[in-house]
Amino acid sequence: MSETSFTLHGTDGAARTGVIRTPRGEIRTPAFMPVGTAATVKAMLPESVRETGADVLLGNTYHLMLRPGAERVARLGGLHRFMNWDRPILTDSGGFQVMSLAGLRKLTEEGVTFRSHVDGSKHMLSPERSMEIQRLLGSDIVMAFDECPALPAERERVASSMRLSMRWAQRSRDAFGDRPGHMLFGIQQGGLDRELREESAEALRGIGFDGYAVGGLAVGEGQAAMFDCLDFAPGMLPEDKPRYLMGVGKPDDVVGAVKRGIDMMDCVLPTRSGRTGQAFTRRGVVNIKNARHADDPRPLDEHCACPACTGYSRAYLHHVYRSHEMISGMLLSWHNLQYFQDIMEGMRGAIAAGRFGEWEAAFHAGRAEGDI
Ligand SMILES: CNc1nc2c(CC[C@H]3O[C@@H](OC)[C@H](O)[C@@H]3O)c3nc(N)[nH]c(=O)c3cc2[nH]1
Ligand SMILES: [Zn+2]
Repeated sequence: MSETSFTLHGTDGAARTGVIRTPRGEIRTPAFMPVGTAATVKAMLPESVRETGADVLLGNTYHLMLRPGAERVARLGGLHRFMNWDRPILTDSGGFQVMSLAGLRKLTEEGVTFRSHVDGSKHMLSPERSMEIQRLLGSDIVMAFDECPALPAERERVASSMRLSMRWAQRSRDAFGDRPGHMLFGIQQGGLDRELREESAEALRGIGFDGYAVGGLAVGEGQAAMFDCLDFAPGMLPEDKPRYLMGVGKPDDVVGAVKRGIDMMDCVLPTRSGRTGQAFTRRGVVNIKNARHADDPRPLDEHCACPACTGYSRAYLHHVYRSHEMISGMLLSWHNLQYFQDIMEGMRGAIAAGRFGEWEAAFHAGRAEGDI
C-alpha cells in the first residue's frame, strides 16, 4: 500500500474536493498553503498557523539553501524539526526565485549559477542539486526544478523555456529516485498558449509524477488571461492526481481557480498584506490605516473566529498599525490566514454538496470593491 495517495471525494462542474494522504498527515483539498519561505510563516507561531486550519505549508529551496543552508538544516534534524511544524511541507524547487531574486545569473542546459541576494556568494542549482536540497530539508512534497519565463514573452522564448523545463523534469524524476512517503510534482509550463501547454502536459504525463503543478502563471498576465488559461490547462493534467496552481492569489483568484479544477494553491498575500495593514473580509478589503477606522468599535469581520476579530476593534487595529506595533502584523496575518482557510473550507463543503455555484454567488454578492 503506497504511503501517499490522493482520493477525490466529490466534484461539481470542474471543481473537485478530496484528500491527499501523507505519512505526516492529510491535506484536505482544495487546499491553501501558507508560505513559510525562510522556515517561518512570518509573524505566526506554527501552532497558530495550524489553528487557522492549514494542513500543509510551503518552504523554499532558494532561500533555505542560502540561509541557513540545506546541509545545516539536515544536521539539525530537517525542516519539520527546525521550524517546529510536524505536518506536511511542500518545498518549491528554487528556479522561480533564482530568476526573480538572485543576481548575476547564468542559465545553461546543466542548470543555473547565480550570486546570493543575501551576501553575494556564488551558488548553483540544477535538477539534481534541487532534488538533493529538498531531500536534505525533508519536505514531503518536492517540486521538479523548472524555469518560469516572465510574461509577456515571445512564443519561441516560451516554447524553448518550456522544453528546457521538460528536460529538467525528467532529470528531476531520475534524481528523486524511489522515496516512499514522499511525492514529486511536475510543473506544466507553456505560458498562455494552448498547444504549448498541451505539449508540456504530454511530456509530464510521459515521465509520471505524483502531482502536477500549473506553473508559469501569476507572473503579470492579469486575472482574465490567467482564467482563460485555467479554462483549459488543468484539464490537460491527469484527473486522478492533485493539481497545484503556484503563487495564487487574491481571494477571487483562488475561488476562480478552484472553479476551474485546481486542488492546491499558495501565496504570500495573506501574510504580506497583513503586515501592510490590508485585511481580507467577507465584504471586501479593509485598509486598516484609513482614518475612518479610528473610532470604529466593530470587529474586522463579525463572522470570523480569529483572535483579531474576537478580541479587538477596528479602532484598536488602526491604532497599533499607525503606532507600528508588532501586534499589528501578528493580528492581521492571523486574520488573513484564517479568512483564506475559511473560504477553502466553505468551498470544500459546497463542492461535496454539489452547491459550488450557490457558494460562489454568495461569495461575490457580499463583496464591495475598494476599501470598506
Ligand atoms: C507569485 N506568482 C508565482 N509564483 C510562482 C512560483 C513560486 C512560488 C513560490 O515563490 C514564492 O512567492 C514568490 C513563494 O514562496 C511561493 O511558494 C513558481 N515556482 C515554480 N517553481 N515554477 C513556477 O512556474 C512558478 C510560478 C509562479 N507564479
Ligand atoms: Zn478574523
